[in-house]
Amino acid sequence: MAQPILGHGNLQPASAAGLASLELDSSLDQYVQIRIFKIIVIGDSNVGKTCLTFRFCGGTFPDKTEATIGVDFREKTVEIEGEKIKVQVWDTAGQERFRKSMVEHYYRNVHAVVFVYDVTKMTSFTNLKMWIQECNGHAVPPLVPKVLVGNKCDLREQIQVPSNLALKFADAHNMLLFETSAKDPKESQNVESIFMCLACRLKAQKSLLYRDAERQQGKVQKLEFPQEANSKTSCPC
Ligand SMILES: Nc1nc2c(ncn2[C@@H]2O[C@H](COP(=O)(O)OP(=O)(O)OP(=O)(O)O)[C@@H](O)[C@H]2O)c(=O)[nH]1
Repeated sequence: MAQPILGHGNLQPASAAGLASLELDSSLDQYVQIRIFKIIVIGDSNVGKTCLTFRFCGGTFPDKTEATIGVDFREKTVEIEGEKIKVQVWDTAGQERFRKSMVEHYYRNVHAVVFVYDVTKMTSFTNLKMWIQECNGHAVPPLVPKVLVGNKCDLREQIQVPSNLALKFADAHNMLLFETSAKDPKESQNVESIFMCLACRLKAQKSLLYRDAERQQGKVQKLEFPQEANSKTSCPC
């Protein structure tokens, strides 16, 4: 059912019916043992959210983009430690008028959040506080991993947001910082790392939760902790 609205790097229109079928499809997928991680990408308009998600899911930089209306879905199936996982990326609208009716859907059952700013535009960095507030206002659990991404690093001469300032901000909010470029093909590995890092963390976290739930049901006698939920050992970053 998700096929009409999900695509590998394709821009697809979203509708309330489409969102409902996506949520239904997510639960059906559990029966075929493919886990889906919903990752939302948030930030000011024009910071490059669409281009970053395109780079990760499709491996290319789009020639031309238009302002996202509502949300565009992209997905990529990745393999982590032998398990196939669907990373479902929600490319959200940065413009208030194109996002207001969708905000509740963005945050519902979200597994991870990517906050994006443009390294050449200081206001996109200062506005991060507002985006974090919005996220917190939707009762996103503290365990949901969040990362900070400074995009457009290829525009070296125009950088306005120094790395040390961004790092301080990321530390203060308990996030990892990635500085990258959706445009520069040499950075594609770095873009991949953003999403893979989150997927690895989620896999580690959810394995623990799963085992914990099984233990409570008496299915597992002994709870083992081979690695911490936030362990970096299985994380490509
Ligand atoms: N130089 C450079 N330009 C970029 C990069 N990423 C995106 N852009 C350009 O920035 C503009 C906006 O990119 P989008 O990906 O559409 O921005 P967005 O954040 O999705 O915008 P909204 O949909 O309005 O929220 C486009 O002209 C892109 O070509 C980058 O890494 N480097």
